[in-house]
Amino acid sequence: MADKEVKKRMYRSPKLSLLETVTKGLMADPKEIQSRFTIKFDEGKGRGVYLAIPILKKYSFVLEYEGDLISESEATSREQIYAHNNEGCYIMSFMFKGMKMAIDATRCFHSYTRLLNHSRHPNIRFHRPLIVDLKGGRPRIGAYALRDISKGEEIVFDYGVRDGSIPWLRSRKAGYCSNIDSSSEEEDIASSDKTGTEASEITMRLLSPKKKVAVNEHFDVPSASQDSASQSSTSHASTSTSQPMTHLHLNKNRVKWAPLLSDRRSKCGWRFTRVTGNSYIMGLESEGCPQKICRSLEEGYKKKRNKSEEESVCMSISDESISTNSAQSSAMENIPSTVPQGDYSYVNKVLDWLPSMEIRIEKVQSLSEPGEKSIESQQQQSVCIIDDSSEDDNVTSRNPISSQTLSDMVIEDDSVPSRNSISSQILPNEVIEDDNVASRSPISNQILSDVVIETPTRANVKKTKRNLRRLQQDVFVISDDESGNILKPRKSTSSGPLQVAVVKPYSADQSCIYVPDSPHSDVTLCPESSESESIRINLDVYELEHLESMFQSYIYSDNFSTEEK
Ligand SMILES: C[S@@+](CC[C@H](N)C(=O)[O-])C[C@H]1O[C@@H](n2cnc3c(N)ncnc32)[C@H](O)[C@@H]1O
Repeated sequence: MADKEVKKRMYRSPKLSLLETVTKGLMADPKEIQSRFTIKFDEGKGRGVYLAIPILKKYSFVLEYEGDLISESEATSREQIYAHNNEGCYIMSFMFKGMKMAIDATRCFHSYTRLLNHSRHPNIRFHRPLIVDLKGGRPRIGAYALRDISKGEEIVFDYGVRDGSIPWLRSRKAGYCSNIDSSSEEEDIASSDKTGTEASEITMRLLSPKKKVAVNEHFDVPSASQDSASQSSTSHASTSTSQPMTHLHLNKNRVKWAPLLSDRRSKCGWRFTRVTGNSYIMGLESEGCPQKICRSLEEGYKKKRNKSEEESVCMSISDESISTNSAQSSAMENIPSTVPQGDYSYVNKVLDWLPSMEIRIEKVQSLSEPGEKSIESQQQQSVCIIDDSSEDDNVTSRNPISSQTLSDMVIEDDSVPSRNSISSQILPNEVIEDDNVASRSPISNQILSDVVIETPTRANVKKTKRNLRRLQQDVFVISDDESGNILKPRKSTSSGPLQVAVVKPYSADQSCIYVPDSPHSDVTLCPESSESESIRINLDVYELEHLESMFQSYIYSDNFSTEEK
């Protein structure tokens, strides 16, 4: 028996060694494997995986396609959901024991493999599915190098899709990775690799281009040049289309303004801003439309870094760039101000109304990936701690989170008259209108619903300030902003998540908090000396879980009374 074993080994064919290599690779430490690569961004292709070590030898294990193992029918239904959500689609289909199966990496944010781009001249190939763990029996797919790959080269594979309706696939140039020599070696491997699948058996599911969104008559139809410019920034599986798009490249810009191509008369744009260590806010803004607040959509959800890799995005969309015909307005009315976690349907509804525009929300995934840590730290640097050293109260600890300068929103309000009492005069959901739109910076046009700018009295200011500081101190105590984990309240009595905005004017001694869905949501704090009718604020929005009771204890307590005493 032992002799036989030795004999077998002696006559091992290359294909067996490849099988072994891949199996070994699948069992290796994924972190160590991943450290050989880096993520870079390309204008045309989006993110891609590049070799970070000097060389990766031919036949070496490359990466595993990690994700949820699902059936083909599940893949199809997920694909539809992803298309609907504009999430992108990172599903790889393959045959296993005569069955079509798939691995879905769409939400496997830590994975580099999902970011591998396509080339008709690949330097890696995925091996056929292997069962590595005999107990679990789950087929796994790993890639190996088709040739020696040098540092800096992009790692690409053939998606196995030949779909003429996908523009970049159609273009030979786009599918070609110029630093890869299409030598006959590749063919050699293909023919010698009898253990590997045919390219057609392992394929990426690429969403077809979305159908054209009706262009609103109020907006200009984009020109061809704009169209192609927008296409050049394609970076997501779901979004190759002939339509103009606005793309969120979080790994390039923390906050970005882009003209809505369909709406050249207005300077519209989106911003995507870090809110806390684990939530983000995206806003759509427009400068050319009448300033109106109907609703804002806010969606926040947390990401637990160490456990399941949940998406994390806080989305806020103001409807300023939506023209207001009556059907849309009434539909808007039906949109709740707070969208259930993970429910994109409302967001998509709003996006549908944005004429001829698609928004791809590259959520926190791009920030959570190790290759993009620099962005995260860049964002950290932009944290602005309120310096309230001028204050009497001895505040020793500050909450960096609650002091963070986030969306840089400026609300200038020339129309709201001075008021004496916050509670008596502010109507919930009050709309601030300002006709003087042209003179504003784009930033200044964004107004979140329910935010009311108030000019409180001195007494009020003092009380509110004191309470705010207490609040901030408490938030500081309960927060864990360093690690980026969700804020953990000490008191946990409330059921659902609570979204809290901390609104801070630019100057150090101005702050206010904003708690949606609270009758006292318009708690503002203005400079004591200020009778100014115009106020500039930054708006920070947090989703804090289970903090309601804590906030309420401040807001509804005597201390936090908004009545002047
Ligand atoms: C699996 S993802 C790859 C990662 C992607 N670049 C990203 O940033 O998320 C597939 C998508 O990447 C883009 N892509 C991949 N290969 C490409 C290529 N050769 N040329 C242009 N775009 C490409 C397409 O948008 C495709 O839908």
